[in-house]
Amino acid sequence: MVGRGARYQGGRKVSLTAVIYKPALKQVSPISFTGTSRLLHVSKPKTLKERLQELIPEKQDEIKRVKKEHGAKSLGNVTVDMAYGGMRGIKGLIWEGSVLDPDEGIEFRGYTINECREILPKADATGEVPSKEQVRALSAELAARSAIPSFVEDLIDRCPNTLHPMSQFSLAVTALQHDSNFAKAYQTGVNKSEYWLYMYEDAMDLISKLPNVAGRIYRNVYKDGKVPPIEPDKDYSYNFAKILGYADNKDFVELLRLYLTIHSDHEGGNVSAHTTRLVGSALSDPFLAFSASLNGLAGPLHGLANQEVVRWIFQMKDAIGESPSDETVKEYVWNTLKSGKVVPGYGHAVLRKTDPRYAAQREFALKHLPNDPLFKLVSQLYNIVPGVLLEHGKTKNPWPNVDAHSGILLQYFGLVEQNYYTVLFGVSRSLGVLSQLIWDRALGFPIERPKSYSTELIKKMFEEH
Ligand SMILES: CC(=O)SCCNC(=O)CCNC(=O)[C@H](O)C(C)(C)COP(=O)(O)OP(=O)(O)OC[C@H]1O[C@@H](n2cnc3c(N)ncnc32)[C@H](O)[C@@H]1OP(=O)(O)O
Ligand SMILES: O=C([O-])CC(=O)C(=O)O
Repeated sequence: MVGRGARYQGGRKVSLTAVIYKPALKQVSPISFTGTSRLLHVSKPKTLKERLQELIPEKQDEIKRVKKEHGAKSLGNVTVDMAYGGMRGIKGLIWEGSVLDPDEGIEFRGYTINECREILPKADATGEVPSKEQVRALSAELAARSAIPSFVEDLIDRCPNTLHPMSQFSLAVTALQHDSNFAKAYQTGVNKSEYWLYMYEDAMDLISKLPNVAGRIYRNVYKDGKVPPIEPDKDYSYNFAKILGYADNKDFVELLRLYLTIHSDHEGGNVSAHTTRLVGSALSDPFLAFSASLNGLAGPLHGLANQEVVRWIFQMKDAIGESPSDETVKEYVWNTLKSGKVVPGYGHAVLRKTDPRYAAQREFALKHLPNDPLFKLVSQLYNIVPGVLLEHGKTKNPWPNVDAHSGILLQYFGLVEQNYYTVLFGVSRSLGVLSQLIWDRALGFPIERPKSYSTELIKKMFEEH
């Protein structure tokens, strides 16, 4: 299991994450780290790109050493069940930005959600804690890159309102590929050691443009089609809230900040992250890789579950009322299971406890909307669903995941269009998966190509001798 304890091996720190010694972080800012030493100098803060430029050779060396010393060691067996079972449990990916512990949940660069809240002005892509000044500079850069080409605006405007917002989103991200620096550089024969520089530019462009893309879809489908301008001196979340039409509500902006943070990354094996990695490994540019990722996020067992949760709760409310007894709710949950459907928002491929992202949202709800009827229903479900799923006996994790909570918070603030919710998830997910995609090219990760077998071959291997 890769967990918090795994950061240390034989008393030695083994990762960049571990190199960041937590108590020091609270004492000095801005901080510069170099290699395995910490806190080397306090100086004019470096830009994200400059810092990456310094870190990449160190990481390349670190990986070279790790491969040399441990390359032949096994990370575990692969069984026939695993091959048939969606590769669950196979440890076959490296993902630097976050690691998911089945019990503790997600850690971003070694920090739990609560720890991140304590120490971060905002997380960035390097594994280091940026200073407020660095965050301000990054916000300004994102705002400066945020305009989208007019043909992409037209493309979005021409979509029928009946086309699901996620399909519009993926379409628009694919179209942004028109201006890919990486694709152009590849055509001109750039050296592979420089790939990451172009990936960086594309990733920054794409992340910057997403509020305008996603916001335009929202304004077209649900509002008057007018898209308010981005404010260059404001941060990403504020600007996104503004485009959506909710910037006047500071609690909503706070919610969006929380939302965009907790949905950003969930290690490498989930569908949206792995798709970005897989497609990018063919040297497809970030726009192509991320639009593919969005298509995976749009599936109801993955990101679309946030939409499904709200739909399911409304159906339940219609069927059994707004203040049902525990017994009636229990019966409703059983009926869902008996009709061969999943209870959306519950279960997880890796987690085995309540998702800390659920807990963070619950905390927000307790502070801002403790008496909201939908929040009360969600809390009631939290008390009932795990017991039913346990009794049902199939689900390996009966506890709620991130999607069980996000929708009803948005409902409370008036963002009631549930078909849009996965778009918010997608904007956030870009931060994690595109950061990793830059690292993928910087570290020279190869094209992904696992081996497959047929059932015939499995039988031959295990039955015929
Ligand atoms: C951001 C995210 O992507 S978080 C996940 C969002 N998705 C959902 O909330 C949808 C509901 N949950 C699920 O469908 C699943 O729990 C998943 C897709 C998240 C994980 O799937 P798995 O790793 O295959 O889960 P698990 O190993 O526990 O599945 C075993 C069985 O329990 C079932 N099961 C799992 N979760 C649930 C659930 N919430 N309701 C009913 N049945 C469930 C599976 O469908 C499977 O049934 P099967 O043997 O008939 O195929
Ligand atoms: O980790 C997973 O498989 C799904 C998930 O919660 C996420 O991607 O956020």
